[in-house]
Amino acid sequence: KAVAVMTAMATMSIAPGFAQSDNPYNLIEPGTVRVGTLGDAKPYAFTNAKGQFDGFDVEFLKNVLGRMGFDNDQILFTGQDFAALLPSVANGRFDVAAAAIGITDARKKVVDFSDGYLAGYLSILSGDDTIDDKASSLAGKRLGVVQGTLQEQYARKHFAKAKIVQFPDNNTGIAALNNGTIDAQFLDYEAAKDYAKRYPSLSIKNNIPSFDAPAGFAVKPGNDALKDGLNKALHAAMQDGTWRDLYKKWFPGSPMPKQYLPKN
Ligand SMILES: NC(=O)CC[C@H](NC[C@@]1(O)OC[C@@H](O)[C@@H](O)[C@@H]1O)C(=O)O
Repeated sequence: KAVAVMTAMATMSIAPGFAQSDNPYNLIEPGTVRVGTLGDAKPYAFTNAKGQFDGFDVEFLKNVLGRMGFDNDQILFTGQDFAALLPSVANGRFDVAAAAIGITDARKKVVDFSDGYLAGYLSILSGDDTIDDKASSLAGKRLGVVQGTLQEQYARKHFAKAKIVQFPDNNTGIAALNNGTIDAQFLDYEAAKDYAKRYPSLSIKNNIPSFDAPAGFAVKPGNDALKDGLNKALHAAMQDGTWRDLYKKWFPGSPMPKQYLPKN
């Protein structure tokens, strides 16, 4: 009996990076990929009319995981507040997080990231005509940010004269904007564009490039098997034009970053 316990202990103590045969990507539950994402960041990641998660990041990840041998019914999406996503990956609640999460050194202290797969802009959305693309126009204004985002970090550094208001998610920020509780919301460009379409009184006032922090898939620190598997598959999806086709589908008319197109 003692030997059996010892053997079990030995098996349990396998380092996270060491892939076991029945669970090559060290998933929390072999055969199921648990993914943390967002429900209100359309068109990156959102819940559609049928209550399913959809969007560029969701569809791209499903394509990437398909190349790694997972059917869609093996992939389980859960929505969480943005600030909870990386801790949830680090705590082993999700295998992956995918929601336009910019890769930064600070975040790399909490999770590992795949290579980048989307580079774009941070945008100020407002119905206030006195707000324009100058930081000075935000002085004294109430500027909404989603807690834990690059927008929050940027605003605290570059819009110090604004009154920064934290929200748990885009929905609550946009609701506050529409009922006049705040003067502007600071979010991702494609989401700002989508909200501006839905609420014609709002328009984009400023687009700040965030190319130095492209979005990546977040994985548990040390799970190199999963990170390497994601990287191999996402580069294949870029090389065969899948990434380009999904970008055109979800971001029609937006400038196409060159670095994710097929390399001849
Ligand atoms: N879903 C969210 O609310 C994420 C907000 C924010 N996204 C920034 C970003 O990753 O969005 C996709 C691309 O535009 C990246 O260049 C950008 O850094 C962040 O990572 O903090």
